[in-house]
Amino acid sequence: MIATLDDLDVEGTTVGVRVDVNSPIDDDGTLADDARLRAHVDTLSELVARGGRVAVLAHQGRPGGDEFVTLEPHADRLAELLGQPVDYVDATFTDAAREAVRDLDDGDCVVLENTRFYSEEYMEFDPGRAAKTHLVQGLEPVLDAYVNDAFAAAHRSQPSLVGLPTVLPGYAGRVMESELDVLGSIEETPEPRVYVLGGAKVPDSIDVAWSVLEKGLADHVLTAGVVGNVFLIADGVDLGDASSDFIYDQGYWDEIDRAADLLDAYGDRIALPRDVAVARDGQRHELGVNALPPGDSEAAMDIGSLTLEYYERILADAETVILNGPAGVFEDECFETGTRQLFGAATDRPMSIVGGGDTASALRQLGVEGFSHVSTGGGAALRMLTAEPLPAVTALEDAPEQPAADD
Ligand SMILES: Nc1ncnc2c1ncn2[C@@H]1O[C@H](COP(=O)(O)OP(=O)(O)OP(=O)(O)O)[C@@H](O)[C@H]1O
Ligand SMILES: O=C(O)[C@H](O)COP(=O)(O)O
Repeated sequence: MIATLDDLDVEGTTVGVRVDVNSPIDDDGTLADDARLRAHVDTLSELVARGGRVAVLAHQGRPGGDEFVTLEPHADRLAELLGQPVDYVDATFTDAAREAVRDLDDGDCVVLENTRFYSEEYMEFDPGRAAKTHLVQGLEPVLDAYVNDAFAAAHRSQPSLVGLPTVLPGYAGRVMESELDVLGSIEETPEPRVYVLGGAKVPDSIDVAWSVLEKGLADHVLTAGVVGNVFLIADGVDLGDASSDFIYDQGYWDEIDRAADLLDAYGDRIALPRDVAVARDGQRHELGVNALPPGDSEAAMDIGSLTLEYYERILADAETVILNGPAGVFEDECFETGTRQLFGAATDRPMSIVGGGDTASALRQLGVEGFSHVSTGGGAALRMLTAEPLPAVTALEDAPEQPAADD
């Protein structure tokens, strides 16, 4: 059982709130998209309105990457979204950070520095070990409680996600609560249940396919995007040099064998594209699987209309549809059709659930709306959709309780 904000005595309490505001960053260092910040406004505004002293913890990017930047722009944007000053301190758990947290009054909010500026926060630990890290040891003395609203990072076993709730009373924020409500009860969603696996993270998608087919969660798995291309090759289709080279360059060649094993085991429940779209003379050109391979430089960039018709027929009987990863290179308008139409068809079903950061932004860009639930998480949502536990959620379940006011 996880405690929520309803169980937290907020007034005058100093709360460390872990959010996931990991966002795309423009070349000039500004935020390119604030969707993830907006998602946390309910939790943060509730905590400040109830008189909490709020210290926000978050990561941004990965060490060495272009998006590995400070959280100052995030703090500025949060101030606008919350309609109140939000301080930023360029420290996470040192004296400067502790002082900033101790200086908070009721209703104040401060954003601490990118947790991943410290190497410990980019490692995976069991909760007991994570509790001994500098980040947790440094912050614990100045915090009374911990709120985890970072569902999108809940598949990571890092100190700010699993260590803090080991030493502090832990609560789910509103984002975490609503994600767990929907994604945590995947087994209870109505059947037939169809999983649509597209996008470019082939190993993750194959893991999901194995898991949901093995557990009997999926009546059908529809493949699209690079995932669909790998399955086509596994099925003996010659997709041509351009697509094969792409898959090889991504390091996914071994996935073809795994896809072939899956087809052997569960081929009757896995649907493969019947045609693909390539670029020919600068235009979208569709080729049936029998007409493959395409020209040397022509890569399969989207599913074609025969596939869409076939997949829409399967979707028409689905009670629950779970989608992850775009059906094609939606960033190019020649190849957005598959994603627009397939995801659009899913919105007609009684329950439609979408996971994946790129997928969510594809849908925003294409104006496809009407899903039962669009998750803030990519990898975390995928893991939940296979009914696997998330370390940060388990840590919240095991967190100590808040002492009574007179203790
Ligand atoms: N046929 C294709 N060939 C090449 N790239 C493709 C193809 N189909 C989809 N993609 C690419 O897949 C990318 C998105 O895949 P990804 O698996 O990262 O999505 P996601 O799961 O929503 O994101 P995340 O897990 O990062 O939140 C897009 O950039 C899109 O262009
Ligand atoms: O964007 C995400 O999926 C989360 O913020 C987790 O980021 P990570 O994959 O770098 O751990």
